[in-house]
Amino acid sequence: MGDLKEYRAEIDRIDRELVRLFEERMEVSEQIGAYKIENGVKVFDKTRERQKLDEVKGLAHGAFNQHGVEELFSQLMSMSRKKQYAMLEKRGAGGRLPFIGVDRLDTDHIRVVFQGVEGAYSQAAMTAFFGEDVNSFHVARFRDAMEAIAEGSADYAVLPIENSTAGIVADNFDLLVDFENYIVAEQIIPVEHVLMGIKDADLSSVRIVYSHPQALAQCEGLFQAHPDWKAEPFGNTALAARKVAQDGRKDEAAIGSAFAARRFGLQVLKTHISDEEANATRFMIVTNQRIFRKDARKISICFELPHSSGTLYNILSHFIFNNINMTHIESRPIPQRSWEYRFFIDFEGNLAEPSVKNALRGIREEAINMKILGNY
Ligand SMILES: C=C(O[C@@H]1C=C(C(=O)O)C=C[C@H]1O)C(=O)O
Repeated sequence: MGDLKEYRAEIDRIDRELVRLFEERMEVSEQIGAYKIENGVKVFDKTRERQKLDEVKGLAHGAFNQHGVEELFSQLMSMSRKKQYAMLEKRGAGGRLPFIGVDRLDTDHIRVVFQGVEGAYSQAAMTAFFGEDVNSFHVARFRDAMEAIAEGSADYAVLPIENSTAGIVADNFDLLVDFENYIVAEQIIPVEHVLMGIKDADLSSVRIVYSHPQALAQCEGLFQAHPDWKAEPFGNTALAARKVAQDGRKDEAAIGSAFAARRFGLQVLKTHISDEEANATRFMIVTNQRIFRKDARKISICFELPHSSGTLYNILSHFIFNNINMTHIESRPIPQRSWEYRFFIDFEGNLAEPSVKNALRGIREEAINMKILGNY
């Protein structure tokens, strides 16, 4: 056995050599970067990298070292690509992003579409964002709302994207891929159930309570406290509220939002009726223009990746390298392509920032079908 100090001195010597070689390699990579800018050659050369990895692996001895060398060189090459992307941005050769920065969203003379019925949480989100007097209409399906903006019958659509307890609204993620529509803002609405009835009703007159099955399930405690009440499942909370308003009976009540109660002229009989703490739903405001507010702080993108080792890791390295904070990641299967996934990522930043442009450039080149869904 030798001496630990001596071993470490040996390691230090080798590392100094490695750093020297790394820097030498990066210098050549910079020259290649300059050549690529001059000649309009793409930064990422997959074939060359694959050959390189096979070659260096072949130089190493034993499975462990071969694997190690492969990982090491993947990182080295990724670093040299990042250097080249940074050079591109710096020389203004990074290309323009097809998004235009605006000071504020145009909300004059607009028409807004929301999915669902009168009194729905989507409508509550819409009025919270655009104001009570907004000119609006509603459609039955999320897809109809996307189509309405795509074809221009509406300027903006309001669609739920995520609930704090139930998770994402997967259909709307997929629709962002199908349509050339972009997120320009978001609005968070607390989902707080109330019990509502007609003007003359009170807690002692109620016998039957209508609501969406999920809402009924969320208020079990209420029914335990009132064993003589019957819970009656209904299409959704807004329709239940409307039914109670239309029937005009004291023995009927509905569970839904305070917004729906207001909308249908009902009286709130009891608040805070959910068993759990109130949750919230995040809605996106979508339009057919590629615009972003200059003060926007969050970006959503999506891209596809083959289901093979290290692909996601490599893409995410662009965030780490550019010091970008990722706030959400979601994966969805790609229809008709078994075991391939589309990833949806939210991160902090603005499309005008160099670090963001740099990361997006890398991801665009290295992932499949990268799409910027919006900056808001
Ligand atoms: C340096 C180059 O750019 C990239 C980085 C590579 C590397 O570091 O070896 C190889 C291929 C390219 O993806 C090059 O094209 O040779």
